[in-house]
Amino acid sequence: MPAAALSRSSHQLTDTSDMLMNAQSRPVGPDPAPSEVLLSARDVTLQYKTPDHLVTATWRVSFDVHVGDRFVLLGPSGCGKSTLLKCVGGFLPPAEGRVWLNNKEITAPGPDRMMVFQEFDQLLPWKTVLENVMYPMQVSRRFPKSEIRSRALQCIEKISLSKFTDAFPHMLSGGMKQRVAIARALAMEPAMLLMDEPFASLDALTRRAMQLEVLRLWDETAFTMLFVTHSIEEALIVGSRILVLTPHPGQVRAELDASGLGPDAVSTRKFQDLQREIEDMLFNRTGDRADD
Ligand SMILES: Nc1ncnc2c1ncn2[C@@H]1O[C@H](COP(=O)(O)OP(=O)(O)OP(=O)(O)O)[C@@H](O)[C@H]1O
Repeated sequence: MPAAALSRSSHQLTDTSDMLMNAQSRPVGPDPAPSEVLLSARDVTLQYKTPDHLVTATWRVSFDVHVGDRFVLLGPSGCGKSTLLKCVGGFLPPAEGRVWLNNKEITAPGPDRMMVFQEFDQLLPWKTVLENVMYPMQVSRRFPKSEIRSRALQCIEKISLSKFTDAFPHMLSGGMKQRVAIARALAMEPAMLLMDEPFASLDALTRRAMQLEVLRLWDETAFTMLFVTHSIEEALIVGSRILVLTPHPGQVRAELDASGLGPDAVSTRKFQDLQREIEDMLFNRTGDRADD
């Protein structure tokens, strides 16, 4: 059946249930042993200059991301998570401090850092799924021309959308669009995948399916990911390391090891203890708890 003939609602049903089945049949493997530093941020203060104000988004933030990390930036709304991602993406220079990728200071955007956004409209609407995935490879000339199509098709297969290769973005559900955006980014084989609340606009079931999908893809391809969220549960499911930021302007509150958790650990003691520890940090709760 041509992709165009499928209704939007049937896409969505296939989308989520297929993803859940896929993800369940491929459990997340163990996190790799600590390896070399890929990204270093040191004392990074980020500011926006508006005609009336100087907005300080982050204040002297430092962290290291290692190769293969699923590194999460977690914090309340307005603490500067997206701004930090923009800085790593090379779109906003630090007012103070420096950021290095592979020992080279970041001064501009580059194909070694691909970004996936929250919005569903990040795909080019006049291009098909295949054309969207091919596009950055064509523009960047990162790969030989002869390889681009087969690389794109491989990535589309990885996200289980081979049936939708010739579909246009308006024919896809929100979850499917996000999967195409992820495939498009991964096709570039970036040193780091930057994800800015990529699942925040999805319904709860699709959001969980997408979290599992990302873990499955990571398990298969072992990319390095910098992932922004303000959901504590999402951070613990998706992340191997979590940087907790304070409210505006964001400063480092703590860095936590969340390796080996994943979706199956949601009801475990370790998961719930970490969840509570982060809630206490974010809501500034101190002292004895009635249930302790
Ligand atoms: N283009 C801009 N011009 C001026 N101020 C900005 C701009 N973008 C963001 N800010 C401000 O910088 C601060 C950090 O914003 P940022 O979007 O990075 O936070 P965030 O943690 O990602 O929030 P959220 O979770 O709500 O997306 C906020 O105070 C915000 O109002």
